[in-house]
Amino acid sequence: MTAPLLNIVDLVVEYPGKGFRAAPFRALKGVSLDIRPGETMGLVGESGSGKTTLGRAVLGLAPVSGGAVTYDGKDISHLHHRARRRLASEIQVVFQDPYSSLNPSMTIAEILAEPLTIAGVAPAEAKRRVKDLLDRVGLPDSASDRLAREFSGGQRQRVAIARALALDPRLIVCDEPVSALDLSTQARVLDLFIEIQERTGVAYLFITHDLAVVRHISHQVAVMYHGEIVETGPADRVTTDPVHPYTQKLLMAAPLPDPDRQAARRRERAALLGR
Ligand SMILES: Nc1ncnc2c1ncn2[C@@H]1O[C@H](COP(=O)(O)OP(=O)(O)OP(=O)(O)O)[C@@H](O)[C@H]1O
Repeated sequence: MTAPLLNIVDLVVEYPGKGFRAAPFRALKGVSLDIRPGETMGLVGESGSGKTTLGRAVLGLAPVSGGAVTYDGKDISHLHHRARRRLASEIQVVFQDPYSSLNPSMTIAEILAEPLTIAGVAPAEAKRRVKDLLDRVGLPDSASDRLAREFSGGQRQRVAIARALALDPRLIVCDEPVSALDLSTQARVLDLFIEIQERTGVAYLFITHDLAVVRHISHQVAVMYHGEIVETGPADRVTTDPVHPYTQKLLMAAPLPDPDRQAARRRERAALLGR
């Protein structure tokens, strides 16, 4: 079996308690997870279960107080600023809100060139790569000179994906990247994620509260509940035949488009409630 690209073992994250002498709040309580190269790990769970905290820990943005995050065989849980910056070409992020994650008054070319310039890419080469990046996410060349604020949510998310791809990362943390988009735009952006993965072999840690999304995009799924992972496994199995009662509850609450399945679900739910 291929060695994991990302290996998380017994990870503990604690946020400082609020108020004088308040106990710290343990948001991750010993989380373990592997992501292999080219694989999508869907991370689901209700609001507040710790999904974003786990993504932030991978990016070095959460206060890790126990366990380890290992990337490509190296422990990255306590890197200094410079080493973390070097890692930016390997691990990237796409956030939920394409409105606040892009500077509205920068042109698309400036937004996409920024990570390349910081990485020391010469201006002419950066220009060529910006053109290529736009092409990879299905935006026209003419987008280059326009401002981010002139674009729709779906188009902005394409720009955010292009920016994440600029340095050819091997892992992208995607934190609810389609939640702010309408349904048809969601489907197109999800397909773009899949197509990019097929072409580049990038791996995703794909955070979402939406089981339909996770089913569409993931190879593996991990289910979080109160700072712990309660179930992991292949996406097909976890989303059709879950073992843990919490995953079963999540699935029952998720709307499925197929009317037969919805009717079956209503019967199951009624049986569970003893009606
Ligand atoms: N900076 C912080 N300081 C203190 N507590 C925090 C901080 N960030 C998150 N938390 C708490 O940690 C817990 C996990 O939050 P997190 O954002 O990781 O959950 P989530 O599953 O991503 O939720 P959502 O789906 O709503 O984004 C929550 O109880 C939250 O209030």
